[in-house]
Amino acid sequence: MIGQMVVQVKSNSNPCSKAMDGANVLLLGAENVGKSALTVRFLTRRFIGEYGDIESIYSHIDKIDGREISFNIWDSLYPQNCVTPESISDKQLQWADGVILVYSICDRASFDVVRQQVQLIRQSRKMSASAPMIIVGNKRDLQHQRAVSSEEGRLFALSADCSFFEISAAEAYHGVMLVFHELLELIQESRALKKGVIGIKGIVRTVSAVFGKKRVE
Ligand SMILES: Nc1nc2c(ncn2[C@@H]2O[C@H](COP(=O)(O)OP(=O)(O)OP(=O)(O)O)[C@@H](O)[C@H]2O)c(=O)[nH]1
Repeated sequence: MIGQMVVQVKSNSNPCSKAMDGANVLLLGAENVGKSALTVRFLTRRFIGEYGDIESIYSHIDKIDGREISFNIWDSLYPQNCVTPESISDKQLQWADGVILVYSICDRASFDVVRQQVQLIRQSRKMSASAPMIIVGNKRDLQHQRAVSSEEGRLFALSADCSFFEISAAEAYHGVMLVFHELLELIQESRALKKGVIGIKGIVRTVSAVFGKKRVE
């Protein structure tokens, strides 16, 4: 269970505090889908192959459009072979400003886990029902082992009001970067909406969502 796992806090980040100008990002998904690979790719731009089994929270300052943004990234461990309400802790949901749910395109069971986790989060009162979520199909380089089509992933994301990406953490940094930057943008829009301020991009997104044409990558 998550409560019994070691949580490493790096760079003096406090897992219970919200970032001032940035975002707390929670990575979820089944085991072996590449959550750590995505995190390490974003932090270091590298793919190192093997990552171990330690649950960690990383702090990372990124420069986006000349502004410094602080990311706190919780790389979770998937605790069980089946999803139960306990598999995502209240603490994780209260902490997170946005969630990245990762499955492997070669592993149908991992796609099912993401579907169940999206449902659990949407039903949870610990996180806002409109909290930004991105669904990521990882291991796109393994086309010959594909078990979940892009279309299926995209359609599910659309139905769950989530953004969608298919990437390969092994092959490239760019796709991984786009995932984190998109989530940051969604988090900032969601904050602006709560304050009653919304930019042009936010208006386009809202209008698109209302007319069923929400942008899905
Ligand atoms: N081919 C390929 N392998 C990948 C990719 N991303 C991760 N892997 C491999 O998949 C395995 C699992 O990656 P991890 O990042 O440890 O997966 P995880 O989801 O953090 O796994 P847990 O720690 O068990 O929760 C490792 O052997 C990685 O090298 C990818 O995009 N393509």
